[in-house]
Amino acid sequence: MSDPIIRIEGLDKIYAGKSGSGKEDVGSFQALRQVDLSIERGEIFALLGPNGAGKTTLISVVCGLASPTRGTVWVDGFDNVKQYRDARERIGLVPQELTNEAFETVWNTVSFSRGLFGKPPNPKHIERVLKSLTLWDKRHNRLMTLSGGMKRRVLIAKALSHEPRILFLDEPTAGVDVELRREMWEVVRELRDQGVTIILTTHYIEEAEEMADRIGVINNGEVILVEETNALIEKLGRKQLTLQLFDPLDSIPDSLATFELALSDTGEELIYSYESSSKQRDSSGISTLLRALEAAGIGVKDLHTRQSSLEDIFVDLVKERA
Ligand SMILES: Nc1ncnc2c1ncn2[C@@H]1O[C@H](COP(=O)(O)OP(=O)(O)OP(=O)(O)O)[C@@H](O)[C@H]1O
Repeated sequence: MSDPIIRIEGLDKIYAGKSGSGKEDVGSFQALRQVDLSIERGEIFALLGPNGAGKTTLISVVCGLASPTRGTVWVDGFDNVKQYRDARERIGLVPQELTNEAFETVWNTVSFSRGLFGKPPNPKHIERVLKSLTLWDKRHNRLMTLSGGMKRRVLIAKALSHEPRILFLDEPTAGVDVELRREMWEVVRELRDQGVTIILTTHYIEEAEEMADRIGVINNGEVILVEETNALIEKLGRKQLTLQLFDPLDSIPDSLATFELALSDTGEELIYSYESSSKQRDSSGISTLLRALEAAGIGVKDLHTRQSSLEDIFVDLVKERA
């Protein structure tokens, strides 16, 4: 963790308050606030945040599509404003929207993208990219004849056409079905295995949890947390023990007041929340609780535990900051 491929320091982005016509002042809007972030070589980094959090803005600034108001971004050592071309050439961007040229063939559209970066043609590279994305058999097809999944893969192929070291995927699986989502995850993992650093944005927590080595949470333009995925789940995760009772309770007896308990609406279930971090994996809390229940004459029919997911963690974090 010492040689980041992307370094972002003190980044602010304020959109000027002009209406579409540019005449009317509609008030400026700060979309990024003092963002400091480093992306390590070869990792998959997920930027997780609700709608409007600033994910696309952050990507746009790093990719040089939007200018920073303050702060600096280095891409593989190059300042992305002062050394724009060197920085940009290292980046591939898969945008959120499917904007493909319907009548163009797969081969032409991907080759053309490479040309946009001023790179000389390299049919071998294009062949490699298309094969790795299982698009080779479709290379002579017009884009309009492809399935949704294939069209998404064409976007990735275009982004990889100029041999970037870093790939940004903006909401790669927004609105796609579960099967396609899994297929996209597989493609992304393979790219990482080939040495490409991946930064993806998502508001699907499952996606971040499944894919990312590290997760950054962004809310209201602020990066509020950056953590290794496993550590995040471990550190902030809580477990819940649900106890199904023989006889429903009206309220939680005073003798159980020391435990963090909640009663279900029907009174048939007691829900006990406790820390699940490794330091506190001592489950004595549970046996003490069970003894206390017995002493209070409360019979337990069944029980099960549940690890709180990143979803709960995320909701809590965003709530805390609201
Ligand atoms: N060109 C613009 N001019 C003014 N405000 C903008 C502009 N682009 C984005 N914003 C505002 O900046 C904030 C962040 O938008 P952004 O698109 O970065 O969010 P996001 O996290 O990518 O959201 P989503 O998950 O919905 O794509 C939003 O409040 C948005 O309205």
